[in-house]
Amino acid sequence: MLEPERWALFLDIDGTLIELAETPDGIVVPPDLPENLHRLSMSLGGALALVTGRALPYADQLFTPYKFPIAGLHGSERRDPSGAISRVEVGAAFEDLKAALVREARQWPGVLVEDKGAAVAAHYRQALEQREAVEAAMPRYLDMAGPDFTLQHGKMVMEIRPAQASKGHALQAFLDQPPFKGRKPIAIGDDVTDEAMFRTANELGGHSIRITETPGDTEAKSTLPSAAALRAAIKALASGVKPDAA
Ligand SMILES: O=P(O)(O)OC[C@H]1O[C@H](O[C@H]2O[C@H](CO)[C@@H](O)[C@H](O)[C@H]2O)[C@H](O)[C@@H](O)[C@@H]1O
Ligand SMILES: [Mg+2]
Repeated sequence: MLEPERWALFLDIDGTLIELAETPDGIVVPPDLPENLHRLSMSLGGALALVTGRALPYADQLFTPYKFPIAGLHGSERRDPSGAISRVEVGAAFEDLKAALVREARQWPGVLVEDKGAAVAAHYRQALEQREAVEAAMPRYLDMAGPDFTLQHGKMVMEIRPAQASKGHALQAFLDQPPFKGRKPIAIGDDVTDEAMFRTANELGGHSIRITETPGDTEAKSTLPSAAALRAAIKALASGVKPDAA
């Protein structure tokens, strides 16, 4: 990367670093990815963060033995470069809501409910015929959750998550602290939730890249066709070789 001391890198996980799978637990982390990310992070002086919809513990174990600065649950929780963790707390009522959603989902064969702590997702990737049922039910659960929560659309998933955070806010929070401070952001993602960090990166004079084969409705400044293409670029940058895709 040219002038690595000028840039900070913000990377989404699912669909960006790692190919999507049929189920949330079905993803496969390419064995060289953690090491390549670590090396790239070193070349950026540590200014590399993961910004994901996953919960922090789940995301962390994907990249063992390395731990990167990270924002989880679409920005609702964050571990900063010093290791300090901040997160939105949810009360007992949200636990009741999640239990009620799990019970109702028994009527939707093939739908997976993912309990992420302060967020809950209903995945219909394996039961497309249940999409309408999920889309009809989730606004009801949002009403139960109250105004501190919002609905997050994703790839064959709807989830309820804390409203006050976003991936854009997470990116800004990282940029307020060293080693991110004073650098221009590059945000890379693949989904609706990533548009918030694309906007923030663009507003700050940085760059944004959406992983998609069908460029269109995105605020990202450029695109890459696949997670594999991004990993190839990361590998080349990590080994000090200028990649074709950059
Ligand atoms: O922000 P991300 O890191 O991209 O996380 C977004 C969501 O990713 C996961 O769901 C998606 O990926 C699954 C595995 O490939 C796939 O089965 C599912 O259909 C996708 O929606 C994850 O399960 C969610 O919690 C994340 O919010
Ligand atoms: Mg993604």
